[in-house]
Amino acid sequence: MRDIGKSFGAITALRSVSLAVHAGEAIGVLGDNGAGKSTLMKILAGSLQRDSGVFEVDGAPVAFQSPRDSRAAGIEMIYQDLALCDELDVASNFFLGREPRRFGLLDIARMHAEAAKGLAALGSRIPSTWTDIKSLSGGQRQTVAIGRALTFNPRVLIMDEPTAALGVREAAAVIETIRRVKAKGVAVILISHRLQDVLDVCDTAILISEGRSSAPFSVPALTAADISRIVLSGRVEREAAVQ
Ligand SMILES: Nc1ncnc2c1ncn2[C@@H]1O[C@H](COP(=O)(O)OP(=O)(O)OP(=O)(O)O)[C@@H](O)[C@H]1O
Repeated sequence: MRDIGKSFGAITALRSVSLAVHAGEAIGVLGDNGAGKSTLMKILAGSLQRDSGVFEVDGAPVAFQSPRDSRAAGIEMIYQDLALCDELDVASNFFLGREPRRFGLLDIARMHAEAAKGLAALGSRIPSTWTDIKSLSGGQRQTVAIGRALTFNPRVLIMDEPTAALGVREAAAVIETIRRVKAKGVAVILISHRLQDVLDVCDTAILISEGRSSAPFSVPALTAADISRIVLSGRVEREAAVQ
């Protein structure tokens, strides 16, 4: 995404934001409340249209008119509310509206087998795919949302504040899950207020401030103090913008 701009009437949410993400890497998107992070991600996920800027997948320009277009290009977004059905079990949530069928009937056995396989690949400790979502912890729900997103075989997975509502231990488990997603070759975009998340799992990060993005910075090359200084300063240097 290059020089993306977006206004809502008189409010300019994004002036010029650039972001590049590569297979198997995670990029952190940092910024204050109202900085424009969600707007940027909704544009990427096809639920909002940009006003200006260039958007490319594998070097080819694309324009997403809807979330369906974005999904077809291999981009999945997990929203903060996770969009899971509390009253349904884990396996049903994996396939909401796309349940496998056999002879016209729901293939329950296959649903559970595939959900169990998906969870195991994420190192999940959810004991059974028959468990209702409502009895899972926040971290376990997040794992189900990630597992469900992976059933679409995305190339890019956007996660909006995945650890916001979690305690330290659960947040660490979700970060471990994100590592596994990266190891599958999926590119991860992580919106997070928690600097620790970015330090733990991101390869690069950008700061969005007043509708502009910073140049991407390498996370392993910086200390936590360096990064918090960048975030606190809210200063966005444009000189070394994303290639
Ligand atoms: N649909 C909308 N209509 C009008 N203004 C909007 C709309 N969506 C976002 N905005 C405005 O655009 C700006 C950026 O909002 P956005 O939600 O993208 O920020 P954010 O960085 O995700 O914030 P937070 O961390 O609080 O979620 C804000 O000023 C917000 O009020």
